[in-house]
Amino acid sequence: MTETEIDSPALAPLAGEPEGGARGRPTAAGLTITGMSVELDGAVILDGVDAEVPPGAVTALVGPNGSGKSTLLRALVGALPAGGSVWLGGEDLRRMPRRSRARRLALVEQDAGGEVSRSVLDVVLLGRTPHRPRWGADSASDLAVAQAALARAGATELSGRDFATLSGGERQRVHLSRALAQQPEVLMLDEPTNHLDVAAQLDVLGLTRDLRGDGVTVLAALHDLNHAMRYADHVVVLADGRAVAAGPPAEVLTGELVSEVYRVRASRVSAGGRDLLVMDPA
Ligand SMILES: Nc1ncnc2c1ncn2[C@@H]1O[C@H](COP(=O)(O)OP(=O)(O)OP(=O)(O)O)[C@@H](O)[C@H]1O
Repeated sequence: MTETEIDSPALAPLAGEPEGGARGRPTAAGLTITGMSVELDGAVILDGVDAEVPPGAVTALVGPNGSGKSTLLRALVGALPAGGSVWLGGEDLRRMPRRSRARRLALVEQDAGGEVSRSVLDVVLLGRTPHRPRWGADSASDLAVAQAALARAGATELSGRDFATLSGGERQRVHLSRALAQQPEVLMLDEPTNHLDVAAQLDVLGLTRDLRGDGVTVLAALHDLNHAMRYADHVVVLADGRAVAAGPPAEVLTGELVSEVYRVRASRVSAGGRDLLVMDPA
């Protein structure tokens, strides 16, 4: 994963952030997306997406391959030109200067590259870029935030390593650390469990839920619908570049909807005290 961008006037400090960095209990901000459209090389990729991303909650963005999940996330951070409007709390995101936007929204992209030889700590410190003066060096506070972010993502032991030598799962944690060091109000994750073993997947998904207590709004593109059922408070279903359903996962991710959207045979079963989706080829 890579990250991109959030000015967090009331963002809680990460665990371990120095006293001076504390900014009090945060008020979370949500996103209201209206009529978002993206055209790439003459092809309509997003076709008027309307979606709410509730504040201080985990929202799962689900949908088949090619439905537009990554495109939506990239458009939200301003990495792609898009039509429509996006409001972050009471502010028009599209009118926000890029640097301000980068202090408020962070994106960890799917399978981001990273062959460049650079220490892990330096990669994580990149997350501080929108917070420091344009030509300023990293301060002691930046360093403390980066180290706290590494700890939170379970990547402290990687801090002295060369990023280029890390495994896919290790890189994933470093990219997550970089996004956390950005101290965003909205953290967007594109397939955050890619490359991670089962325990690490549960760690990262658990972390997304913990972040709610810090006033962070999470929007995560997920392929595993059972992860969405278990970890998300809200789900937005994309199909063919449109949002076709949204709401609490247990209500939205019915066997019927999943069968139709993914073209599989899906049903819900109860196991171990929870509802699970079971899928077979159509
Ligand atoms: N530059 C481009 N020109 C034309 N089509 C593009 C371009 N970039 C992406 N697309 C298409 O846009 C569609 C949506 O892609 P996107 O990566 O947003 O889907 P996704 O839902 O994230 O898919 P996946 O689950 O496979 O990651 C795909 O059909 C893709 O091929």
